[in-house]
Amino acid sequence: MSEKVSNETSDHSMDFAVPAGSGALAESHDLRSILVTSVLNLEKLDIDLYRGTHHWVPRSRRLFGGQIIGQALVAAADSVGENVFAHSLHCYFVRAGDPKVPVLYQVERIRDGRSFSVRSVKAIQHGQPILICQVSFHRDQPSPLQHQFSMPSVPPPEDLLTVEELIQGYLSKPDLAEKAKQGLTKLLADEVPIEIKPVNPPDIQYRRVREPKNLFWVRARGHIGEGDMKLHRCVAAYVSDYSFLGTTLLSFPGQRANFVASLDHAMWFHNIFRADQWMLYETESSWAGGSRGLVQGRLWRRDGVLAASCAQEGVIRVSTVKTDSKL
Ligand SMILES: CCCCCC/C=C\CCCCCCCC(=O)SCCNC(=O)CCNC(=O)[C@H](O)C(C)(C)COP(=O)(O)OP(=O)(O)OC[C@H]1O[C@@H](n2cnc3c(N)ncnc32)[C@H](O)[C@@H]1OP(=O)(O)O
Repeated sequence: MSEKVSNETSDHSMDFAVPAGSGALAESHDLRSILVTSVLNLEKLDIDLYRGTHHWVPRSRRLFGGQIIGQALVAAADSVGENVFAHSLHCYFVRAGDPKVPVLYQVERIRDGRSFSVRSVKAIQHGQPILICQVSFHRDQPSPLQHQFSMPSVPPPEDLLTVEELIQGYLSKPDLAEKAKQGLTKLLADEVPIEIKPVNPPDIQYRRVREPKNLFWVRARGHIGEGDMKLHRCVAAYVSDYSFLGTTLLSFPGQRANFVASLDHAMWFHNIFRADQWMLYETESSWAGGSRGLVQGRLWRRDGVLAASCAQEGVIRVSTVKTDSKL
């Protein structure tokens, strides 16, 4: 891959930054992103058969959807040529992933054409599918037909606080309720291999109703580099499922979700990008109802190029809580 992504003001001192509370990540001082050294580094068992292990598991104790999609994409991408890139994927999460056992990825080569190749991937645990995923790959083809929306104008990531810094700020508030303190402390201890800088940090104390729209800078922790540009799409697949469905809940600060799970996930990749450099994730929920919510997202390179679009529907079951609660 000869095309290079414009270099951002590279602050890879951030690679050394100790993520607050994240034990293993902090201790390793590893410059390379754990996403590429571990999570997306699948073991090849046979032709078109792979095994993936887990890194961070959400508090729900079901496997993180982004991890399963990212791994499925790694498996699918291994069966196409070097200069053939995924342009879209469509997945259904059909069963909860079990964090106690690895996941097998079985790739089926559906079709290889001159321009497009299609793969179907089944992620399997205990002999049953947990995810079914179709991925389409496209050989790069120039076109005079081009357009895209404009990236929203937001402060640069250097001017914003990380989620960890925001949480430290919330925790220093003397009137924070004990339950909130416990929840935030747990969140701080999570070893999520993603760095996030929200543009409009949530007001956790007064929980104002917001439009179901969110903007945050996001990137993989650690360095990935330009050796394998296909890998950045797999990392983006991982990243895109984190803090996505939550957009639906922004308009309902009085509701606490007691069951949230992504049902499906779709992505379209438009341009080359590096997922270890800051990207703006613009998310919005166009609809919620019937215990489900729909979200759409756009991942922008910081130079304003639209890198990818995403969509997801999830199941959201809520129980009403008082709006003046301090979490
Ligand atoms: C700005 C930056 C801020 C950063 C801060 C962010 C902080 C945290 C971010 C965390 C991010 C986490 C990301 C989470 C997203 C995910 O990864 S979700 C994981 C991926 N998706 C899945 O695992 C879903 C897999 N699919 C399924 O599990 C099933 O398909 C399904 C459960 C969706 C299907 O459900 P169903 O057909 O109903 O199956 P059942 O087996 O029958 O039921 C399952 C349980 O649901 C209960 N249930 C069913 N129907 C109802 C109902 N109508 N009402 C209430 N409850 C119902 C059912 O009883 C089962 O419950 P139990 O398991 O028995 O308890």
